[in-house]
Amino acid sequence: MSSYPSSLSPLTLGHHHCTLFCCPFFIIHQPHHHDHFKHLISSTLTEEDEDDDVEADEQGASTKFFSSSGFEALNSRQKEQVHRYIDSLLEWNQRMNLTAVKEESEVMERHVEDSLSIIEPIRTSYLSHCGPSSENLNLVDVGSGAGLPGVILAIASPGWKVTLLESMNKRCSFLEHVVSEIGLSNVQVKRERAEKLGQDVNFRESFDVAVARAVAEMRILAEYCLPLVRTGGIFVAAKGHDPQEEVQRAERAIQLMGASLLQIRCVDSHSKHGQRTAIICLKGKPTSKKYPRDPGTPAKDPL
Ligand SMILES: C[S@@+](CC[C@H](N)C(=O)[O-])C[C@H]1O[C@@H](n2cnc3c(N)ncnc32)[C@H](O)[C@@H]1O
Repeated sequence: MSSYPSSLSPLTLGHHHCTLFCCPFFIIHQPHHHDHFKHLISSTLTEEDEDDDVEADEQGASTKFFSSSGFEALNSRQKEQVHRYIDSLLEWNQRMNLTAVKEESEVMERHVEDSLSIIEPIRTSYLSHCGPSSENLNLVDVGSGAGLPGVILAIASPGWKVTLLESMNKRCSFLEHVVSEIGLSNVQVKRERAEKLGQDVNFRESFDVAVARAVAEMRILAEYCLPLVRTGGIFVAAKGHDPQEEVQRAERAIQLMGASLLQIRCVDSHSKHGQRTAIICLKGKPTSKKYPRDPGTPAKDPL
């Protein structure tokens, strides 16, 4: 099990007064109105606590339980695909800079488990807020780099249609190679900047879900990702263990995109790097045509 703070740590999110406790298994009681943070509470789940869950449900709160499944939960074909992905990544990494990680075990821990850990938050948030099924999601991975988390999500969720959006030519060459090498028919690679794709009528507001990992801070990510998400869809940013200040700074940018901050979920990556968070935003209305701004502007002048 990865390392967790020994005591539960409350987070405060600006005027919303969000109380959220980080723990490996947690429940979130969330009311069905927009002032979520007043009531966002999570706590360690034990068998004895289950009665309390039922009680909370009866009081009208939605209750979610989450634990990540990780590599071991994949079937043998998927495991084989992950191994082939890692082999290709390490081979191409000798010729181009794809990752600082050099060992297979480290790629597995640092990248694969981390990517797998956001699947459950995506599924449960989508089911609670966006649609009746999370089986056939149309998802974009913004700034996919070496295919993280997008390739791993596409392997683990073959019903999802995954677009890997990456601006660097060389990385796209690797992505195209690895997608064909693994035989992933549910993936397309798009070489483009997020700012441009967000203004392209063929892609703007066309995705159920946007995800991003290790691309930029939340203020910038909101402008890259949310214009691509359909009204009623979600944006999920994979972050480290302590994102609350960054998220607080990004609240305005998220709102300008027509979205709101739904949850900060602690996820238990099976990696030794420990507890991670999934920042989940729900898009409530279309994004103003002003956004995203010209390529480079979101990073130079974050909202
Ligand atoms: C540090 S890498 C992270 C890659 C991957 N998501 C991961 O978790 O390992 C960031 C990637 O985002 C891409 N990127 C940065 N800004 C972008 C933009 N505006 N549009 C598209 N891709 C972008 C970069 O080219 C780079 O490959």
